[in-house]
Formats: sequence, structure tokens, C-alpha cells
Amino acid sequence: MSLSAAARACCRLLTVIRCPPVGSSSIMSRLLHSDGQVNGLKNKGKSTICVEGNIASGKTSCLEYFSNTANLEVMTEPVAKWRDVQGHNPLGLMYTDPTRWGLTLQTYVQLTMLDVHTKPSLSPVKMMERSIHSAKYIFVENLYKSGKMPEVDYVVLTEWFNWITKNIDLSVDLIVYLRTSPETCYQRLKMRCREEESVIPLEYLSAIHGLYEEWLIDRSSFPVPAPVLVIDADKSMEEMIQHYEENRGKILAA
Ligand SMILES: Nc1ncnc2c1ncn2[C@@H]1O[C@H](COP(=O)(O)OP(=O)(O)O)[C@@H](O)[C@H]1O
Ligand SMILES: Cc1cn([C@H]2C[C@H](O)[C@@H](COP(=O)(O)O)O2)c(=O)[nH]c1=O
Repeated sequence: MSLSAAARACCRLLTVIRCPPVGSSSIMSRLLHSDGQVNGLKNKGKSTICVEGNIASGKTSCLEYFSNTANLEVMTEPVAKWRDVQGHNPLGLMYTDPTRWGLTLQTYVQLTMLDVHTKPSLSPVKMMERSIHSAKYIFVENLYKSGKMPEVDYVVLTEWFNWITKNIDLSVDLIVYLRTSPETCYQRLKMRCREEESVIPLEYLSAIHGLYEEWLIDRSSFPVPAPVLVIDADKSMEEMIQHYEENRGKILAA
């Protein structure tokens, strides 16, 4: 299929699934030239940093800290959308019954992450929380590997992911990996008290941790799309701020 035909097919599909909260039509208008070609979309001379890490590792806090930085725009993970899409809560449904709702959540995560990746930044540096890559390589992978996602759902998500990453420029310039122990995340998750996550056991965080380590440290699972800056994030907030200041130059030079 030619690119323009694929883009038109994608457009038709997005029209069919009608998803106004993330403005699928606005994503498509960003992705399409007037001639119907899929656009590369790389913001010339701009860079993208993705802050990665386990659930409750401190990613949002990191973005909050950097949000006061000149020439840098932060884009937090669209969790609010995953908890409320036209009155439905796919995140909550997934935790209640992952086999039934995993595909539903991950399809929406993939769409909303695509939205964030392609949103033009007003500043030279865009700092995102996670990425379309970790959604696939960590969370979809975990559902599948733990036997909670049927193979057909995994294959369909993989085909979508492969099409998106082949045809749209989602390049990342630096990954900042907030490396924590699962135990630290478990404590922080309990402290944060997000209702849907009350069912998460330590074993779930250990599985997510293992997948992050294979991806970003061992580099044995999936392609790593950018250089990785590893920050030990098992530290107090004060120590984290010190780490961020020590690494500010490296981060902003991405
Ligand atoms: N270094 C830290 N030490 C102690 N608590 C932290 C630290 N970083 C974040 N927190 C707290 O842990 C919880 C999860 O942090 P958050 O930034 O939301 O993580 P994430 O975005 O990775 O899920 C929040 O309640 C936050 O205030
Ligand atoms: C990307 C992604 C996330 N989730 C879940 C995991 C957590 O419950 C929230 C994100 O919260 P965090 O504190 O920012 O880590 O969403 C998921 O189930 N699938 C995904 O692809």
C-alpha cells in the first residue's frame, strides 16, 4: 500500500472509532500534507527528551521540577484521558480485568502517546513523560508475557505500532531513565493513592522493572531509540533535585 493510501485508510479508521477527546482529526491534520502524504513531522532544530521509569518512580515530579526551565516545554503523560474517555475508565477496567480490557487501554494509550509525540512544541526542548515506545515495549509486552493478553490482541497492537513507527517520525533525542527498585515504587504508589492502582501488587512493579532493565540497561529486548541517561531515583526529593542539577547540562544539550 502506498503511504498516501495508508494515510487515507488510517484517516477512515480514526473517523470510524470517533475519538474526539484527543482530537484524532487534529492528529491527522498534523500528520497529513495537503497532498495526503504522511508528514515526517520532525520539528527542525528541536529536541525531544523522554523521562522513563516504573510506575510511581518520580517521573511527574521530575517534569514538574523542570517545568520552570526556560526554553523547555513539559508534556506529562495523558493519564487523565486513560481514566476518563467520554465517561469510560479504560485504566480502571484494565486493572479489573486485564484480559478483557488490556487491548482497549493499550490502543488508547498508543493513540494518546502519538498525539503527544506529534504535538508541536513552542520551545526548543520538549520533555515528555514516557513514550509510545515504552507503552509498547513495557506495558503491552508485560500483558502478553504474563498471559493476560491474547495473542491476536498483541499482534494487532504490534501491527499498529510498526506502521506508526515506520511511517511517522517520532524520534527521541535522549531518554532519562529514573531507575528505582520496585520496593521504592510500591511505597510511593501507596502514598500517591491513585484509586485504580490500589490492586497493584509488588510483583507487578517487579515485572515492569524487569522489562525496563532489559530494554534500557541490558539492551536485550527491543531497540533503544536514543542515548540513555540513567539516574538513580531511589533517593529523597532533595537528593533528586541535586541529581537533576548535576545533569541539567546533559539533559538540556540533548
Ligand atoms: N524522590 C522522591 N522521594 C519521595 N517521594 C517521591 C519522590 N519522587 C516522587 N515522590 C512521590 O511519589 C509519588 C509518585 O511520584 P510521581 O512523580 O507521581 O511518579 P510517576 O509520575 O513516575 O508515577 C508521589 O506521591 C510523589 O510525591
Ligand atoms: C504507559 C502505560 C501506563 N499504564 C498505566 C500504569 C500506571 O497505572 C499508569 C501510569 O502511571 P505512572 O504513574 O505515570 O507510571 O498507567 C498502562 O497500563 N499502560 C501503558 O502503556
